[in-house]
Amino acid sequence: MRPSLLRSASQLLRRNRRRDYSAAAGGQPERKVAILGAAGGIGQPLALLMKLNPLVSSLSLYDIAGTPGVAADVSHINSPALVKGFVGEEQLGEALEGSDVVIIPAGVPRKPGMTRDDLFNINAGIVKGLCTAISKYCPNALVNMISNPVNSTVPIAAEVFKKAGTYDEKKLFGVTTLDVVRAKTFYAGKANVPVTEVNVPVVGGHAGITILPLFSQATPATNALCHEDIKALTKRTQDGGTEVVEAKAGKGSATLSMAYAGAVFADACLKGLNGVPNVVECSFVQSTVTELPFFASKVTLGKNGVEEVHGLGQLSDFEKEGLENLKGELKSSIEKGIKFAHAN
Ligand SMILES: NC(=O)C1=CN([C@@H]2O[C@H](COP(=O)(O)OP(=O)(O)OC[C@H]3O[C@@H](n4cnc5c(N)ncnc54)[C@H](O)[C@@H]3O)[C@@H](O)[C@H]2O)C=CC1
Ligand SMILES: O=C([O-])CC(=O)C(=O)O
Repeated sequence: MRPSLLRSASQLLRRNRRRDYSAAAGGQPERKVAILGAAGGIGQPLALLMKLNPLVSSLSLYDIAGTPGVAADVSHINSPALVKGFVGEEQLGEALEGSDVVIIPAGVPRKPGMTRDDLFNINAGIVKGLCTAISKYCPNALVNMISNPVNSTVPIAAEVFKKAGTYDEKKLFGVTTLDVVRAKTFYAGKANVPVTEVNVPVVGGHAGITILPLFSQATPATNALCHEDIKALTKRTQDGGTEVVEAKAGKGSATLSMAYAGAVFADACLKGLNGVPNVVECSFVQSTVTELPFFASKVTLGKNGVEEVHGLGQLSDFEKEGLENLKGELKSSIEKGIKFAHAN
């Protein structure tokens, strides 16, 4: 081949490669996502799902052990996100630096007979340490808190960030998406409507009776369900986590459905950051919807995180009663988190 032809062929090849790359990235801004606890039951499938997300350009997988293997494995998938594994506290800073979204599924899961609050003693300290690092290395990131008890770990994170002077209430989220995922699935099954079309807001918190699904606002609406059906659906949604803990019989709690839910919520955060309009998900955030300082309700996600915290809308009498009943427990879980952060 003539040298000039060779030159133009290689130029064309380079141009095409560039075009392929920007097409693969969808012309979106570069986004770095970090997963803390990435080698765990939730962390691994969540890493897989985030690697498949075209909005992610860099995926940082951090854990106290096991991440080199997970990262090597996930990195072979031919999607655009560049994957790196980080292990041990000395690599935490590098794992976090430049992150747009940090997802935290680090900590111990429940065994049968335990409540989420029984995890507090171990997980509170883990979350506090990780949030201290976030405030240092990526203070502007959106934080998606999965570690339980969410009703306390989110207030702990807020206090850590306040102490560091980096708190922005628009950027801290308790991930309650799994409650919504369950409510949708159970409602669709009972009302016999297509599950992919179902929407159900779930408000309150993320433990037992603090989980309040609003089936009166479920769409598509149905008159096929009686009050007893709604009561049973509510209870099943509230006990969804325990249902999985018992079925796993000592081998942990929900991991696959949680990874799915975590990926849905992180994707919504990324879309909001990228300026996609009308991105709405339920989340446990700083709130004035009730007298409690944190509360889960529908939230619009935007370029700076929370754009709007939505009110509760019209509630049925059953839901109004559920709302009053949950406030005591939610209040004390929030206070427990705040107290821990101040004392430690
Ligand atoms: N928000 C929600 O809806 C849900 C929350 N969860 C919670 O998520 C958490 C994780 O659950 P699984 O993944 O099943 O547990 P797991 O035990 O399988 O994984 C947890 C991972 O965290 C890591 N880890 C521990 N300390 C760490 C630290 N200081 N820094 C980084 N990583 C650390 C462990 O090495 C482990 O790989 C639990 O607290 C569980 O209760 C679980 C399901 C749903
Ligand atoms: O139930 C648990 O311990 C884990 C969890 O939060 C859930 O599955 O909703």
